[in-house]
Amino acid sequence: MSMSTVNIPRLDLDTYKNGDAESRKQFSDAIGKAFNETGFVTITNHGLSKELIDSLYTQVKALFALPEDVKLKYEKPELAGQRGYTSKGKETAKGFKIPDLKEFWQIGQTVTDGDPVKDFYPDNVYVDELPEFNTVTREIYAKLEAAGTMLLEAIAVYLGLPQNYFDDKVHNGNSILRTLHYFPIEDPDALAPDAVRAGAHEDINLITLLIGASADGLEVLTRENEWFPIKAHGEDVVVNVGDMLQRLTNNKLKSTTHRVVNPPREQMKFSRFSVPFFLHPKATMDLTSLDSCIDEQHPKLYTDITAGEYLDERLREIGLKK
Ligand SMILES: O=C(O)CCC(=O)C(=O)O
Ligand SMILES: [Fe+2]
Repeated sequence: MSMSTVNIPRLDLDTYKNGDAESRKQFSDAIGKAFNETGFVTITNHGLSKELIDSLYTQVKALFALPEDVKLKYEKPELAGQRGYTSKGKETAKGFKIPDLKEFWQIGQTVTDGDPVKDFYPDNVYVDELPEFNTVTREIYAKLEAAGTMLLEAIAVYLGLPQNYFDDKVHNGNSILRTLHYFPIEDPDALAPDAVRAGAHEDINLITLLIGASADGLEVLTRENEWFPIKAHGEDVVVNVGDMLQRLTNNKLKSTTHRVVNPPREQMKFSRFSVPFFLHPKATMDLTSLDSCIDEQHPKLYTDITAGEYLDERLREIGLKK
């Protein structure tokens, strides 16, 4: 076996939030270096208490335990799965033929009436049967949005940009909170040989903050082309770079390929839950690569595109948008 090591630092967000200039600088350097090398960090003191995360999971489990016909009333193909329920077999990782072994529910941005972006965001879908699901996911959304915005400030500093570079671009952005259920496999023999919980993919957005990576299964592809398991401590949140940030930085920050593998056969009958928050900017953000990330050694790799155009292209590729 080769020595494929992946350095995934554990960073304390409180040292950035409440630290002095020196600690903030160290935090920026550490997250920037990790995003340049492997695209992943784990974060403690992210602002979500254990009680909040526990009540999130209680609600997520209750949601997916609802009868199939109840869940299906909340499926909105016309919204490309961007709000409400997406049933089994709908999302296929780019380049794969067999859909992922999962079902999910997505919650989007809420802005006040009269806000200029209000018309661009479909209303959220509320679960009539579980009022608390709606309130807890809304709270989680707001807290992860705040943590993510702070992380982007630290990244802006690493990139030599003004600390507030991303602030107006992500304010009222098109972020998505996805609650995921990798359902039990009752008959592993009936499974297509290449059917997996989540096929190898890169995330579309700027950064992803993931709750629930304390359960086995998440793996990242190393530079040596080997799969390496990621396991977060307890309530830590895993944060990774998505394709929009990779594009903006002309590959200086890496949107690393990852996947969720199936458990060993004897554990196939158990569910796995996770909750990623895909932090998106507003559709108008220009993803043209930064001049500071282009030079002779790093020629410009991408065409210029806005976040909105890019998202549409990607949703078509994964089968959610027709
Ligand atoms: O469930 C996980 O641990 C990861 C999910 C994921 O990568 C995704 O939904 O993009
Ligand atoms: Fe992902």
